[in-house]
Amino acid sequence: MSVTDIAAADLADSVRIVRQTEPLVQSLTNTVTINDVANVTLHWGGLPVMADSFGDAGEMAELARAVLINTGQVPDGRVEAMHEAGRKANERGIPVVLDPVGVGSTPSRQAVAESLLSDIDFTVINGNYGEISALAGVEAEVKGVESVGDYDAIDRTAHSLAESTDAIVVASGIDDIVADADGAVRLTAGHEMLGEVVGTGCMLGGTIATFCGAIDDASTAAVHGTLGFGIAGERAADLEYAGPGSYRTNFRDAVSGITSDVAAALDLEDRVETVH
Ligand SMILES: Nc1ncnc2c1ncn2[C@@H]1O[C@H](COP(=O)(O)OP(=O)(O)O)[C@@H](O)[C@H]1O
Ligand SMILES: Cc1ncsc1CCOP(=O)(O)O
Ligand SMILES: [Mg+2]
Repeated sequence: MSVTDIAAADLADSVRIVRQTEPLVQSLTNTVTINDVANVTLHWGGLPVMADSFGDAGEMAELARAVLINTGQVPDGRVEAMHEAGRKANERGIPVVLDPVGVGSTPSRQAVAESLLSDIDFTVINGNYGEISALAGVEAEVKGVESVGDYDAIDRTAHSLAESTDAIVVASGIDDIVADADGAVRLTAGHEMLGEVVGTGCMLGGTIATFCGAIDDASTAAVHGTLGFGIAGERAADLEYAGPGSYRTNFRDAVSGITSDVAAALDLEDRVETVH
């Protein structure tokens, strides 16, 4: 993995670049968490647009700085629009992020993801351990959109998917693995309440797409976006909350509260470990 260490000043630089660039981030995503994805994009400093109909999706991809494709729901028209936007993004050389939500659960969803992978060069693929394992072709259990089962070799699995797709792979769970063709790192950040709220994986995809839309080096964008997301999860838990509902609101506030100055003052010791 090209990024093996993170200084607070580096994370602060990334946060500042995202907030100054205000990248237009186009998401083709599910209707369950679409509002969360739009808001988290905005709270990091991006400009969200959820253009997901055929025609409009390709035209928007002419303007966007990054495109996010999330397979949480795969109605016919939206899947065609995903191909259209992804191809346009490739043509323009802008980053495309895939969140293979629910892959490993049904054959139809697996087929959608495989057809997207064969048509589009993805810059980053982010999914939970089960989805990443299913996409990599190793044993996986995904119940709906939930990763179940044990994934002891997730670092190697993420690395092999990174090698076969030439994408950066983010496998999310209690710890997050970020892998590229050279190897993998484990990021230790986050809070158990993130697992109690629907849509945190989708919001992680929105975060990574936003960082990719502003930061030239995709490995840096994926690592810093994923670490920043986990730290926002921790800071959300430092605020008062009564349960998952108010934690979700806190999380949004925590994301918007991570300014470049706040990031520069973080202690990032022991957050990153090379694992493969
Ligand atoms: N128990 C947990 N402890 C710390 N972070 C968590 C926990 N559960 C989820 N997260 C974080 O929430 C985000 C979404 O991960 P995950 O729950 O695996 O995705 P999904 O919602 O797609 O299943 C990631 O940043 C992950 O690190
Ligand atoms: C519940 C659900 N059903 C289809 S998409 C979706 C949201 C999944 O969100 P996440 O992957 O972030 O848990
Ligand atoms: Mg998910």
